[in-house]
Amino acid sequence: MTEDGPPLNVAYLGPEASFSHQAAIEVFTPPPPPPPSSFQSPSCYSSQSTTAPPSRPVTLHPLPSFSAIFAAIQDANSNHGSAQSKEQGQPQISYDYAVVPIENSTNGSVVQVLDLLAQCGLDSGTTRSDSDSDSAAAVPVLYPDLEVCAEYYLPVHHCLFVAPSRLSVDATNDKNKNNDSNDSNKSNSTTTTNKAMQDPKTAIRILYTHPQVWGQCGRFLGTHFPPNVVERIDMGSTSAAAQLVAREATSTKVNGESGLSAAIASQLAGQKHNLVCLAENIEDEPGSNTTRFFVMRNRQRGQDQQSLFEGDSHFASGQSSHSQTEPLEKKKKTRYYKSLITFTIDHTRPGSLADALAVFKQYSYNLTSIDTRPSRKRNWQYVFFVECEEAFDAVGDRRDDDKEKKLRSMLQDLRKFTESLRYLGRFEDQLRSGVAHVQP
Ligand SMILES: O=C(O)C(=O)C[C@]1(C(=O)O)C=C[C@@H](O)C=C1
Repeated sequence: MTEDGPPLNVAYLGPEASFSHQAAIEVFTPPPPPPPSSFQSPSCYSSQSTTAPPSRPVTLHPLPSFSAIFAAIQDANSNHGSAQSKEQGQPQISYDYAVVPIENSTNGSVVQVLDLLAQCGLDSGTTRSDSDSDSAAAVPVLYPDLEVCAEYYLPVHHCLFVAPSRLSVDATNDKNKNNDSNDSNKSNSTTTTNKAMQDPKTAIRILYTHPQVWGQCGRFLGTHFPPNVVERIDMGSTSAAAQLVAREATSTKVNGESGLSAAIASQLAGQKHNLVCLAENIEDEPGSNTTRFFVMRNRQRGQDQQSLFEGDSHFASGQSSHSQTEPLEKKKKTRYYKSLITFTIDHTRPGSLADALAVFKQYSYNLTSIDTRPSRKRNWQYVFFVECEEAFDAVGDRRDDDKEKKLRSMLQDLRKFTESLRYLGRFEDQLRSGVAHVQP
């Protein structure tokens, strides 16, 4: 604890050095002061804690899965930590925020996170106590208190890594094989060994990474690692893949055969596990591959969190803390906001989706994205995720309570055309406000 209050606890998909970790660091860590003369950049991975924004220190916590993260934030309001951590006798952490990936510019939605978002929030117009009487079409509410409070754009670059010791082990194995083999095999094996030593990529037989990444690196993988030769194994995160490859360094065989296993992960994950980088920037769109993250929190949680319409001091309303924008300049800038809403509709009634979307138009809310996932309640029924921009008021500072009234009345009208409706949060539009790394 400091005199500024207890540390903020922030959850992300671990282990350390995942892209989610990088996003969490950038959202919750203030930019370093400008270098006086000889500047040394601080190591992100020296400890779990990061330097805090002036008001509160921040502790970042790696969790094993997206569902563990959602459960941890939902549990935050109990003030006693998660039921699971209690059972396992682990320290009981009360989480303030979580940082989760939602979509990638190349590969699209992170569907596991969308499916969890479909289980967040209360039906608009219902109270917590009657949330059990959820509409037949709605996805069950597992995380009623979760909301989205910020977004963040992180440029994502992937590297191909192997363990350094594996390189020498495989070279030695191949050499031994050559010595043992008869003359006709010998020339063949020698060619393979030479090739593997010249280009170790050719010796790779297993690739590990997070499932999102296969689609982000499709071209590189298609060229070098045909699926009939190289097995692709999904991992919980890219950093878990790097960790596994580093651990496998002690084994001499991959699936009983001599061959390398490799991970696709971030430069930082490779550094953390002392891996050898065989190729960098292997994503299909190296100049623009970007993942958008949501910052989530528990809307019931204490007085330390402010109302939806006041922004959030802990991360300056989601402003990229690494933006080089001058603070004074930033103050003068117009801030744009988006809302995230999920709903289901009566699929049997012609025009029901068009009617629902017309409400956004009527209130001048511009739709910026629409996504769908199976409702898991009835086959071929979908839950819609709609993000919309608040109408920009040219007069300038329209009061927050006016904006809130307008939003409430829009939601009321939308209810008439939907079977279930949940409001999942309001947050600053990083692209329109001009604070994201990547411009539209
Ligand atoms: O595996 C990681 O490093 C993550 O943080 C997850 C994740 C994702 O799910 O999209 C985050 C960013 C990249 O797009 C790849 C993977």
